[in-house]
Amino acid sequence: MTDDYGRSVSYLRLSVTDRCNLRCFYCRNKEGLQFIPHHKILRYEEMLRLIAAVDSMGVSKVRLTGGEPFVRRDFIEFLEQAAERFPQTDFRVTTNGTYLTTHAERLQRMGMRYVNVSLDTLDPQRYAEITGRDMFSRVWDGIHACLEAGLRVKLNAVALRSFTADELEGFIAFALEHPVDVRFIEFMPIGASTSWEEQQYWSAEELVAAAKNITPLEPVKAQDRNKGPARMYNLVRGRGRLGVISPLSDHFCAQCNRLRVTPDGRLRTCLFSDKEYRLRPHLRHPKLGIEHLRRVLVAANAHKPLGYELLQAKKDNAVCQRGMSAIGG
Ligand SMILES: Nc1nc2c(ncn2[C@@H]2O[C@H](COP(=O)(O)OP(=O)(O)OP(=O)(O)O)[C@@H](O)[C@H]2O)c(=O)[nH]1
Ligand SMILES: C[S@@+](CC[C@H](N)C(=O)[O-])C[C@H]1O[C@@H](n2cnc3c(N)ncnc32)[C@H](O)[C@@H]1O
Ligand code: SF4
Ligand code: SF4
Repeated sequence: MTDDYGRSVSYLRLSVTDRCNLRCFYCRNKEGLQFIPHHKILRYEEMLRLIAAVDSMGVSKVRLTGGEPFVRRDFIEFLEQAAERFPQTDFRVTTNGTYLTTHAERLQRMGMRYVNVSLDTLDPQRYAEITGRDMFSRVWDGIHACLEAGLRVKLNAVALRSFTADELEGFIAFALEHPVDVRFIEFMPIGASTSWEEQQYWSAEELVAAAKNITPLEPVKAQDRNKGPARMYNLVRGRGRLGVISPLSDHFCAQCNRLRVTPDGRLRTCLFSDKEYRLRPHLRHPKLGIEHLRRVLVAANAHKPLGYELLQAKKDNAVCQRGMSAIGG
């Protein structure tokens, strides 16, 4: 699957739910919570059909995300089924970490190697302020459960000017001691009533400069990035790594290798674009086969935009209307 700019797809981000047990202020739309009704959410068997369709189209990595994927009933069983049915596929999960103490070992047993956990602060009180829930220790225990089970952990923290600077030292200390990747993501203006504001945005460049004042960093060569958006640095004296994801200040659209499917079965060829392609009718239709679905995917992907152009042209505070928790990040 190659688009008009010559970019090919090797990675699918599939969001299994828009529901979540946290209320991170940078993610949820400010105006109330309106969830997608159940009958519009893709069923697990429809997701398996989708994975089967992309399996022979060059997609080797599938990330399950949300909302919070583990709040959807039977999610772990679905993952096990998917891993068994598509043994060549590299399945990953992006989670807020609140269910990992229960599931870490099962994830490891099914062959998953990496788990991405979102955590913006190491301070329990600040955690509660950001997420609206007093669940820091559950996440912390979950991260340790993953490490003990032998899973590789990547921590994702949204870089926020008002407090990320105070957090850097703690995160660096954690990455010095443990074999984890800590990645800071630039705050993106996503969702109709986003809380994005210029004053809260802290660029990757400023963040790396601040981190270099704490510990020496050695850039990881670009070819080791495995086509991912994160720019990584080895911690010279530590076990883990530090990284930045900079969709605003230093975009990676020219190398974009991914497609997204929302919980209601809409294909988004770019995180920033509200142009969506309805896959659910094709997945649900009893007579339309997998070849038909593949043709729909190929045709849609051909017109995949360059997200940074949309960002530059944005007229409102947000680049797109759909909220992050209903896209999957
Ligand atoms: N703008 C933009 N942001 C992205 C893209 N891919 C990931 N991100 C953001 O990066 C953050 C971390 O994403 P993850 O879910 O951990 O996935 P990933 O960065 O692909 O992770 P790896 O596959 O482990 O490298 C999320 O907030 C995403 O929204 C992308 O293609 N474009
Ligand atoms: C939408 S969440 C879904 C998965 C899961 N609930 C979690 O938090 O990891 C995926 C990622 O998007 C990030 N994210 C959400 N809103 C964001 C924003 N406005 N800017 C940058 N990253 C954001 C989160 O920090 C998280 O790492
Ligand atoms: S970032 Fe993840 S955990 Fe936080 S509200 Fe969004 S979906 Fe939920
Ligand atoms: S903004 Fe769009 S095109 Fe650019 S990297 Fe992200 S998803 Fe890909």
